[in-house]
Amino acid sequence: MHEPKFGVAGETAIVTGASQGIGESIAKTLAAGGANVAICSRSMDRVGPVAEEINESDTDGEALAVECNVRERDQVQNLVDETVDEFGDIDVLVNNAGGEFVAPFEEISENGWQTIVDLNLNSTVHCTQLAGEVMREGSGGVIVNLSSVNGQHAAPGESHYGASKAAIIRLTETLAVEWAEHDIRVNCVAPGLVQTPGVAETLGIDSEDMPPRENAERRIGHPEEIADVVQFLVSPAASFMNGETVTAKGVPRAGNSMSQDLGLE
Ligand SMILES: CCCCC/C=C/C(=O)SCCNC(=O)CCNC(=O)[C@H](O)C(C)(C)COP(=O)(O)OP(=O)(O)OC[C@H]1O[C@@H](n2cnc3c(N)ncnc32)[C@H](O)[C@@H]1OP(=O)(O)O
Ligand SMILES: NC(=O)C1=CN([C@@H]2O[C@H](COP(=O)(O)OP(=O)(O)OC[C@H]3O[C@@H](n4cnc5c(N)ncnc54)[C@H](OP(=O)(O)O)[C@@H]3O)[C@@H](O)[C@H]2O)C=CC1
Repeated sequence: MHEPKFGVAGETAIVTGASQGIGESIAKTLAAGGANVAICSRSMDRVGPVAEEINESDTDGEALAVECNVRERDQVQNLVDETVDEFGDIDVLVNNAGGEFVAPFEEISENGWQTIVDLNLNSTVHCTQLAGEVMREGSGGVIVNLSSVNGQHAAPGESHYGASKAAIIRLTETLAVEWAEHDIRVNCVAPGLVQTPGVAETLGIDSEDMPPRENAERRIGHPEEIADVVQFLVSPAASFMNGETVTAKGVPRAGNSMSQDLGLE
């Protein structure tokens, strides 16, 4: 009889950007599955309570909070070092930290463009190179990157974000090939619109004002629905998946972008 292998018990995972939203949900899901999680954000005041909540719960996995701005390579090296010191190894990396502002291409300054590319793409490069070094020297591992449907389809006001998220998809595909010999799988998740504090801030609206999630035409996701996909990709159940981008957007129509979900297109 074939035993399903969806577990992550005993693994050590780094989850970036885990003080709220999708990253917080991924961290809690992996910890509930028995993984030890090293979680970071730019502020210990924000990420510390998430680690405390995990450690005070009855999950098997433990949490370590680290203050780390993933745009700064030396801070990422510290995150990697603290994770290895605490848990002994790194089996899983989830490159979740990311963000954007919405602006027409001609109104994005050089620094504005650089900020979004640094936050989404270059941070993924820092984390993947530095945690990947530990994985390559050890027994391999699994990496999951967060892209977006706006990295797959055009959306107005999202040129910088879309370009950085599209690049993450191609980086995923390339690394899956390059690092297969090191037993490192690299996959990607492309969410549609998910109800998080970051989206509420980006759009300048309260979470409650978003289109209702249960509306079949404009279904909006919950962070847990992305976390479950990540958990699957991390687990041995996805052992034959490498270099893939899994889209999780609720509504299976062509050309779906987040601004369509919001009725902005
Ligand atoms: C249709 C919409 C669908 C929604 C899609 C959602 C996708 C997501 O990823 S949602 C979850 C992510 N969370 C967030 O995006 C959080 C909200 N955003 C932010 O926290 C920030 O805007 C930031 C992280 C993206 C940048 O913050 P920071 O590093 O502090 O950068 P600065 O404020 O110093 O700005 C740097 C640079 O960028 C220019 N800029 C900032 N906002 C805008 C804007 N709205 N329009 C045009 N330009 C902007 C800013 O002016 C700076 O450039 P210079 O002035 O040239 O120095
Ligand atoms: N929500 C959505 O609709 C979608 C989201 N995504 C992607 O999913 C990921 C998570 O999004 P979401 O949960 O909505 O985002 P949120 O803005 O709600 O949360 C972002 C998290 O990242 C942290 N963070 C931001 N900048 C940095 C940084 N420089 N270094 C370390 N941590 C940082 C924040 O913590 P702190 O502020 O404490 O540093 C926070 O924990 C992002 O990559 C996003 O682009 C993709 C498609 C759709």
